[in-house]
Amino acid sequence: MGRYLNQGNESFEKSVNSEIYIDKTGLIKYTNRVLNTLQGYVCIRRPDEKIRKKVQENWDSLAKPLDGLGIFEKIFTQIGAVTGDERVPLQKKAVIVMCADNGIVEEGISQSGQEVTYQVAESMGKRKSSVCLMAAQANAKVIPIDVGIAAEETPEGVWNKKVSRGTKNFLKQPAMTEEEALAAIEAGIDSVKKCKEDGVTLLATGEMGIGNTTTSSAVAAALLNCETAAITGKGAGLSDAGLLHKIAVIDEARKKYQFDSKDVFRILCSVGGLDIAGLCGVCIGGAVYGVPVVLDGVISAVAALVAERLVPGVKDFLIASHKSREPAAALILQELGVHPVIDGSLALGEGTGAVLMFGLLDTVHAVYGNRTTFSDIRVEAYKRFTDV
Ligand SMILES: O=C(O)c1ccc[n+]([C@@H]2O[C@H](COP(=O)([O-])O)[C@@H](O)[C@H]2O)c1
Ligand SMILES: Cc1cc2nc[nH]c2cc1C
Repeated sequence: MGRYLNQGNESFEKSVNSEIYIDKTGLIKYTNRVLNTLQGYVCIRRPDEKIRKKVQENWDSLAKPLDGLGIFEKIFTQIGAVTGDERVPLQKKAVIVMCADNGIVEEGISQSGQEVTYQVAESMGKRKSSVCLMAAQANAKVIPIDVGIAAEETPEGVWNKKVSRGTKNFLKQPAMTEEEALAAIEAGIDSVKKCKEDGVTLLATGEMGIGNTTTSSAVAAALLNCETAAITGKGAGLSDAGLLHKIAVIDEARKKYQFDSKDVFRILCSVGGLDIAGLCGVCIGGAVYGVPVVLDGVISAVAALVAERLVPGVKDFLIASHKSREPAAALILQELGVHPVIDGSLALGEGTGAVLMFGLLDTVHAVYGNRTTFSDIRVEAYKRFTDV
């Protein structure tokens, strides 16, 4: 990123996509062409390093080997730092599921037709889809949002934030206009605001949209500037021949648009989807409102990368749940520097992997919150050696 300059009382940093202001209270304010249109600027409070350290000290006082709970200990320090709460608040959880259709489906890149998006969203509205059944076990709320289902109606039980009835076929024209993408990002930020007001302390991302593994691969390939074939998978179940066709469609689009990997917003508008844009907004919203966001699969990972490229620093608020079977996911998570905990070859979407992670985090919290310390069992505490 760029350099810091002093502008009156504020330090000032410029990067490719953003202008970043850090005010005296430690708030980071972002403004750029995209976010200006949204709300002038986006403020992000930096993670509290004192609380990060305190949470680690709390772990180290518990009767167990140092770092015994591995990556979970790190995730707890992260949640403490970004919420500013050393108790690591996990008590109220919700998964925001962005539902939208993709015009590119008419090129035959998925096994299903786009009517399936509505049908699964309808089942979600009745709290019967896979993520709803898992969320009921994990004591989490499901918030399905219609950000662009290709139907006049929004299914009952689904929040209506429809920007359009699906995107355009990106081989013929850009999937979305700038205004549409911005409206979807705003819907995502707004949904986090509502969750925050409702007392939600931990969020997850989910989505439903036939064809969205094609849009995800197209955005990922352009942002990471890598071979389409290396990061494209079979989505919800393509044949080998179907996969080759999907790769060819994405390659044709890349040839048509000639992307510069730095032109993040153009990439999103041209070959992305309303669900990806909405989830990008959820990631940005998590950072703005100080609510950590657990990412689900490949579509969520792409949205997170778009968010981080538009608003550097968002990644501090993100937690990876699993390494999707779609090959793009692992590469994106690596690029973001977030480590997936579950390697279970999941490829369901809807937020299911993230909700699995909710359960794991709650189980680990039983150890953190109940605090059986070294002194409780009359054992001398382990020391941390820097040379180990
Ligand atoms: O989360 C993932 O990594 C994931 C991987 C493969 C498929 N999906 C789900 O399957 C649907 C997209 O698959 P497709 O083949 O139509 O692109 C969409 O509704 C996603 O929720 C999700
Ligand atoms: C039934 C069905 C459910 C899904 N959930 C997420 N993607 C999906 C795709 C299909 C086809």
